[in-house]
Amino acid sequence: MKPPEVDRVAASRAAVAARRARASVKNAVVSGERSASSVVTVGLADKDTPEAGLRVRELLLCIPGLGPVRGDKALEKLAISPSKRIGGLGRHQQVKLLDYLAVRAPGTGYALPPTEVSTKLVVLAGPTAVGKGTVSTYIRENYPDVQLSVSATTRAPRPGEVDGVSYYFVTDDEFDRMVESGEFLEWAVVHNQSRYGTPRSPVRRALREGKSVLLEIDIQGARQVRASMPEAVLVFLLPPTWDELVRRLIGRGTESPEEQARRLATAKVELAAQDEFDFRVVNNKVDEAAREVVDLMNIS
Ligand SMILES: Nc1ncnc2c1ncn2[C@@H]1O[C@H](COP(=O)(O)OP(=O)(O)OP(=O)(O)O)[C@@H](O)[C@H]1O
Ligand SMILES: Nc1nc2c(ncn2[C@@H]2O[C@H](COP(=O)(O)O)[C@@H](O)[C@H]2O)c(=O)[nH]1
Repeated sequence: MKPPEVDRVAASRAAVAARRARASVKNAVVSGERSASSVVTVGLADKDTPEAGLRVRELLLCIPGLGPVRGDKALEKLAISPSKRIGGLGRHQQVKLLDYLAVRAPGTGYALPPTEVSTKLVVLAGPTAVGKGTVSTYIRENYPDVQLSVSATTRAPRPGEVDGVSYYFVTDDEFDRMVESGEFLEWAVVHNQSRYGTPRSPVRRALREGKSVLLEIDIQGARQVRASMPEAVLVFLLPPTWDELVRRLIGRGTESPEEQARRLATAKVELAAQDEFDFRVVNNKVDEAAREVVDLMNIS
């Protein structure tokens, strides 16, 4: 009999293959003048193009595999009226629609390669001190094909953290401005303390270029990404044991005892949410955990 670890990895791979197959069917490229590609390439924001007069519903129905029922559901989810025309979309509606098209409409200016949609965007979440940052850094250093998203945060830098690499360290006012102008793909108050957010445009740009993108964010953020980009793969990083998690948090030595207690309280809530995720990876050894995460992407 195979050891359970091997079975788990095999099951993960089978599930990814199934997701990929579903995505590639959904995104099969069609030809013809009403294909999604003929409609969207000009850019949704440009009100002077002929496409501006097209209804969003008509645009969605051009996407292969998206019939009227699913198209209307998508519109409901995007909070866009079926009668709305592309040229009449507000900024937030445009942004949401572009995110949607980025994963659903291959061959457009916003598209991903048709067969690699489902595993291009991977979200890595998990409780405090489980090693998300360590595993992500290992991936950045050893798998250059994976683009790591750099978050913005209102928390102060820790010793050794570099602005623009670890995070973009911003003031509360700057964070407010970014929220207001819709610059975040997702954002959240984490550990009831500071705000953290994923800048939207680098993620979208990388996906458009066909790159794999890794977001290392908290569970609230993971839920938001799932809601707006359902093709994203959500991975939950687990500690070998609770005691080891506590050891790692204390051993890191970057938080006060009060902050450690706050983070451990959040960790209990977060661990209870692990079933919402597509995959669970135990961080015993950093290189092995990193490999397991990268294996979920379509790269070597
Ligand atoms: N596989 C591992 N084995 C032993 N120690 C580890 C392992 N992975 C990470 N660590 C250590 O655990 C501590 C916490 O790791 P890290 O800062 O990466 O966690 P994190 O999940 O990003 O935490 P947070 O959510 O609080 O930012 C660090 O001191 C790190 O060196
Ligand atoms: N929702 C988001 N959560 C994020 C983002 N960037 C990081 N995080 C999470 O915050 C906590 C705390 O991080 P720390 O660096 O202060 O220890 C951790 O769980 C990160 O994953 C983000 O952009 N959005």
